[in-house]
Amino acid sequence: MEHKKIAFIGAGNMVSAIVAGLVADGYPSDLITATAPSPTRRLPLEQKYGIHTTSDNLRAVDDAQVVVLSVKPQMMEQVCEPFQSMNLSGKLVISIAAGINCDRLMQMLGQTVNLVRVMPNTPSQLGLGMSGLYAPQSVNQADKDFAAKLMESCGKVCWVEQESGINNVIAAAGSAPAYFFLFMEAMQAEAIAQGFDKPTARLLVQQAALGAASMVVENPETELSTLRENVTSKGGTTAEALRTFNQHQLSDIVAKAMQAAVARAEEMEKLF
Ligand SMILES: NC(=O)C1=CN([C@@H]2O[C@H](COP(=O)(O)OP(=O)(O)OC[C@H]3O[C@@H](n4cnc5c(N)ncnc54)[C@H](OP(=O)(O)O)[C@@H]3O)[C@@H](O)[C@H]2O)C=CC1
Ligand SMILES: O=C(O)[C@@H]1CCC=N1
Repeated sequence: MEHKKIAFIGAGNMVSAIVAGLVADGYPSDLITATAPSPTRRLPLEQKYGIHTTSDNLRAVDDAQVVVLSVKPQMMEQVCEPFQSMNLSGKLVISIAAGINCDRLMQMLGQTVNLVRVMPNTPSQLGLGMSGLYAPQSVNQADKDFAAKLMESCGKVCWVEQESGINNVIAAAGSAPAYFFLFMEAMQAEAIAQGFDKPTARLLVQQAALGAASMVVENPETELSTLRENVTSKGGTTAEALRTFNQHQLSDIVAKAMQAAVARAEEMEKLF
């Protein structure tokens, strides 16, 4: 992979995760700059990963070959406004923002740019990320390849044919770590209620979750339903737990939550 100079505009949770994954995968930290107004966000990135940081967005963008727009959607317009006076035509622009589509981003930038949308998630920090990518027809293959290789440095990637697919990636992967954290929080709380101390409750839950996810990854030819059935001894404890989940329509709850994520992304596209 050709290593290019990258400027992350915004140095928050998602950028910290991506930078951690990139540097761990050997991306030269000297080629990475992240910007943020406050030193409290910037300094840990310098200290932990050896990257450059600055509060000067214009300078960072000017110096970079690749610009990753990484601020919150509600900040994007005001952050992009100063870039309208720059010529971004020779750069690759990546946006990781939810709820802001390519047309709107180019309007905010005041120019047509080589733009790839990337929808990552925070396990990128460990090289276990899942990113969905979308690029308009006009983007050349070299830029698409670089964007994919960049995100493959911190996890797996998939392309979506239609830009609307990015919203479905958000529902299935971008926001998904929080779904699993919520489920594990509930399990941990009940394990504590059943008598375990918090560290033991957390160990039980996290190891069971890690084990289950790893079994899914290690058995790609096996249906998820089969993996579930292999745990469910006839008339046993698991069957009773699953019966309770189904009695309370767990699958419907999951579907409604994922649909709500898509609906919010679509709503944001009208807001920002
Ligand atoms: N968190 C996640 O799991 C995911 C997030 N995303 C997307 O990533 C983007 C960032 O989200 P997230 O990391 O969670 O948000 P955070 O709030 O953690 O980070 C936002 C960053 O933007 C910085 N910022 C604010 N104003 C400016 C400015 N004028 N110039 C430069 N930087 C600025 C903030 O700095 P300061 O704190 O100093 O104000 C902060 O470092 C969003 O668009 C989100 O949709 C996409 C997928 C997953
Ligand atoms: O919650 C959000 O809007 C961002 C995008 C996907 C995950 N976090």
